Amino acid sequence: VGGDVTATPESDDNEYLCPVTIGGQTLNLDFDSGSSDLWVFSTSTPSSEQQSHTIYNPAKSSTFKELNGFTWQISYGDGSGASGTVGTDTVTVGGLTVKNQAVELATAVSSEFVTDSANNGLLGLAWSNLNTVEPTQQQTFFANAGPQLQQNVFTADLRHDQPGSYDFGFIDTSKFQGNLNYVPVDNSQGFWQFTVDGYAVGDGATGGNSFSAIADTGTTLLLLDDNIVSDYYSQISSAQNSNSAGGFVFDCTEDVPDLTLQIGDYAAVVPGSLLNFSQNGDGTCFGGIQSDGGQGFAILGDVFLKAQFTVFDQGNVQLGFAPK
Ligand SMILES: CCNC(=O)c1c(-c2ccccc2)csc1NC(=O)CNCCc1c[nH]c2ccccc12
Repeated sequence: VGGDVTATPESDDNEYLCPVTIGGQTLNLDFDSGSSDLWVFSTSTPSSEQQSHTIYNPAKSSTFKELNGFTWQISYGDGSGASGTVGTDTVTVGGLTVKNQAVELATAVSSEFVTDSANNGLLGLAWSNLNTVEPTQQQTFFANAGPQLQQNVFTADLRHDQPGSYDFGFIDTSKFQGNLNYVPVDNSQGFWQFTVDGYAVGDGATGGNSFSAIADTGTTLLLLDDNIVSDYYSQISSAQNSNSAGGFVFDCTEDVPDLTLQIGDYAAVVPGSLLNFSQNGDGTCFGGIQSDGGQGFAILGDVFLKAQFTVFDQGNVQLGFAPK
């Protein structure tokens, strides 16, 4: 048994939304390998915050069960967050069904989510030890689906300005070139965390120290250590770190170098075209590489994942990468 679902980019590839059916109601959710809560806009969300969102109505689902007294509260590094109550329902993604899946109903959501009308919630795909439900932590959709999957994996094929896909339970070899390169994952912090062994800017030599990184479909950009960020932008003459723009910008006319991350034997190339992320409207462009804010690990978000086919292997606790 498996599932294949289309991942559609919002403007500027800011996020990727996938249709999810919960108790017979279909909402577009952001699949997020950087968190572990499945939460949705619902009839419990204040009407002032529901705005033009598609909301889930548990009263209309014959399979919804309230988890009485259970609550959740999540906050993300960009200052956004949400909180609420919990129930279970039947959740279907691309033909793959999980019964009694914890579904977290938002009773409060931050403004970033209220104004993002295309996003009706998140489906967490990190490890379940990151789930925020109290008093009893809940399993993710992928953890619950694991036992019924042919292969205990899901794959991400995100694309620039065009639909991509997530597959659950199988690896579609037509979606990548060559062989998959696997690296071990340390899931002790709940992330798909692994070691990057070095980096190269443009066609320069690979250098630098090894560093820890997470594969994070829920983060838009490629967030790296400040030293690497400075090294990268030193190669773009007009680059500057702009407070008003919220990060490094450069003239849109510039030739933007590739970034290569050495992951074991695999040289993961992120083409310069993806590193010129968006236009600021004043002739400057916003970089796809930005600071990780001293997190202690790099966050390889959608900018990185668009350039690779990625296998999230829950069974063997490893990640696989291949060029597309
Ligand atoms: C910027 C979003 N990413 C993070 O905050 C983040 C951090 C993190 C922590 C502190 C400072 C900077 C980043 C570590 S792991 C990690 N990854 C996640 O938290 C993944 N989930 C992001 C969900 C999310 C946050 N704001 C949104 C706006 C639209 C769609 C999705 C989102």
